[in-house]
Amino acid sequence: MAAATPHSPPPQQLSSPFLEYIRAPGGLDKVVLRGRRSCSVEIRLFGGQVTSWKNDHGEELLFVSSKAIKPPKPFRGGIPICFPQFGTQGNLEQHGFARNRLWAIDDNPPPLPVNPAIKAFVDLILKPSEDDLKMWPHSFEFRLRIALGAGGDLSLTSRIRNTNTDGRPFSYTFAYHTYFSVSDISEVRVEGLETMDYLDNMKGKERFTEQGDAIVFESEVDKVYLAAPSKVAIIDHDMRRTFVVTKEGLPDAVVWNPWDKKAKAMQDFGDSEYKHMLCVEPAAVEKPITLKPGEEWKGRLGLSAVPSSYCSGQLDPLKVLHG
Ligand SMILES: O=P(O)(O)OC[C@H]1O[C@@H](O)[C@H](O)[C@@H](O)[C@@H]1O
Repeated sequence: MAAATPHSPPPQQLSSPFLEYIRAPGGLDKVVLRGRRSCSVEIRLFGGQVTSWKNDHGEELLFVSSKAIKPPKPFRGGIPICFPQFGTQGNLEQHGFARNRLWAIDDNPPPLPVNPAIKAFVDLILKPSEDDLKMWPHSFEFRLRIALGAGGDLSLTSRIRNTNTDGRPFSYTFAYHTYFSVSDISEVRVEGLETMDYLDNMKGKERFTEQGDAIVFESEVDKVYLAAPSKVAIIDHDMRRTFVVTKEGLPDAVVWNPWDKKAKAMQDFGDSEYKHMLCVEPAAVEKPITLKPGEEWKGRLGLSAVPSSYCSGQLDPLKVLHG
């Protein structure tokens, strides 16, 4: 596929103190959202992909591989959008084509009921090309709003509408493939998925039930937790930081760390980078989403990073998870 072409000049909505449009060659145009102090989010038009989320100290909260490569290959890190297919569940390329396409700024999105206090946001849109329609013969409009909240929280809201004129419904699977930056994977715990059923991608997608306490990491993990709770906590002990992941419209949650062997086999991933990342991906995998013509689905990802020196009991993940 030809490398993405430079984007057309940004529409009016981009001239705001909270938002900067940065042009770059090779389809690497990006939008930067700026919040309080050093909070920021960077979004690449290629892939509609968040590639950076910084807190008010300017610390990077998402993992991006030092070996991430340029379009038209997917960018290893940030929050790739997996659509219309998660993984290899279908006849499209792994994780579908949305992450490998040039998205556009949507300068006239349908109204979205959001917190009016949020000023730093951008609306993107993806529609299928002629080539896409040959691979996946369905017309759709995929609108994505990325917003940086006043407290530095990050939210992604996807709205996917079936615009088929031939009366045909379509079904898809989906994930926000979120790469969290962690200090040391062996010091990380995930709360909220204990006792849940999961499909183990390392055991032929066989179904198992998770043990009764927090998930810890000592080897490669590639699991799709089914009907997972709407809130999951990722506790980074060394960093004294807890990521709180909330999801709406997305029943499942994928947890992935490639560990050493697979890390070495990935060209766009450093051999030891598995120690400093964890993917927790709100998703719809087990049960594909089906839309009739005219129907729209909404799926939301909410991310916040809270200080948590857990040992001092300052933040009890269960309180975070269950309010
Ligand atoms: O290398 P990709 O296509 O970005 O996929 C990375 C991983 O993505 C995860 O979501 C899948 O569960 C893994 O099976 C896969 O290896």
